[in-house]
Amino acid sequence: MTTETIIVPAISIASATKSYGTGTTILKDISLNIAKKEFVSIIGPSGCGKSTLLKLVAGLSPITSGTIAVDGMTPANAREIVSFIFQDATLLPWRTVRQNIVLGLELEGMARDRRTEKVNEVLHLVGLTHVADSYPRQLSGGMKMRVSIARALATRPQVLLLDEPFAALDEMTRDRINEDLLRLRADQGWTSLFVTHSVAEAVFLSTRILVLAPHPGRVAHDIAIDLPFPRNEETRSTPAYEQTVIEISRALRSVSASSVNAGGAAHP
Ligand SMILES: Nc1ncnc2c1ncn2[C@@H]1O[C@H](COP(=O)(O)OP(=O)(O)OP(=O)(O)O)[C@@H](O)[C@H]1O
Repeated sequence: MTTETIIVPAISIASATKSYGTGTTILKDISLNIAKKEFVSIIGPSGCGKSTLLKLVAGLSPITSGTIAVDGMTPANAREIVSFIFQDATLLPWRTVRQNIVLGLELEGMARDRRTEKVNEVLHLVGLTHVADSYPRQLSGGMKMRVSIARALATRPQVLLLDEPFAALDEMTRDRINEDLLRLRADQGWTSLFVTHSVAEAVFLSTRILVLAPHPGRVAHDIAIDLPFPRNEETRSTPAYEQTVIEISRALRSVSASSVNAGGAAHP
């Protein structure tokens, strides 16, 4: 008798196609497996379907054909193990930082003592203990985004979906939050699917980058990022990092150029 280990990918996408209503095909025949703990960034020209792919995985929009499995479940059944972080921190202005973070745990029905413990833990993780009782209007953009991250992590997700979460932040804040995100990932080990327009950010964070080509959206390049972990501020000035940014930029330019030739909109 042989012993066989079956490894279920964190996210498995097979021949996924998506159209909104009776409109044109946005994503066509996307197939890929994402292993547990991978950090996968999705880049591509504006409108190529990056956010749409994330919404399909989150179960926020139905797939037109093909299948998507999240830890072996349909996206709708996997909601409990998935957290989503959007560009807009989407905090409730009338609730304090602590009350915003606790929201998901309240909905889960977690006991009050346990909730307090969890919230204190994530506040500490993102360095916001000192503003726990402040309101969102009293925080900087970077702090609001940290609250949003804390809220997403409080439920201990296995899969983290991030849709251009740091696009509105200044470069230094963005770099710092990226470093924090990698530290949190090393500690908690979730699987991430991350949409960004920044090649530098994608290279810094990812174990793998998918470059989508547009009209219809499809995976044109699937590139492993072999830079060693831990990555930190110094990583950004290493020749290996700089070279990888050049390679990924070239891959992105190749799909943007073909979209212009095909009459599509290229991202600047
Ligand atoms: N709810 C919707 N109904 C109809 N069409 C939609 C809907 N959401 C997105 N689309 C269309 O699907 C296409 C892909 O949009 P999507 O937001 O996924 O692209 P994207 O690559 O994330 O773009 P960007 O980089 O500009 O954020 C676009 O043409 C968009 O207009």
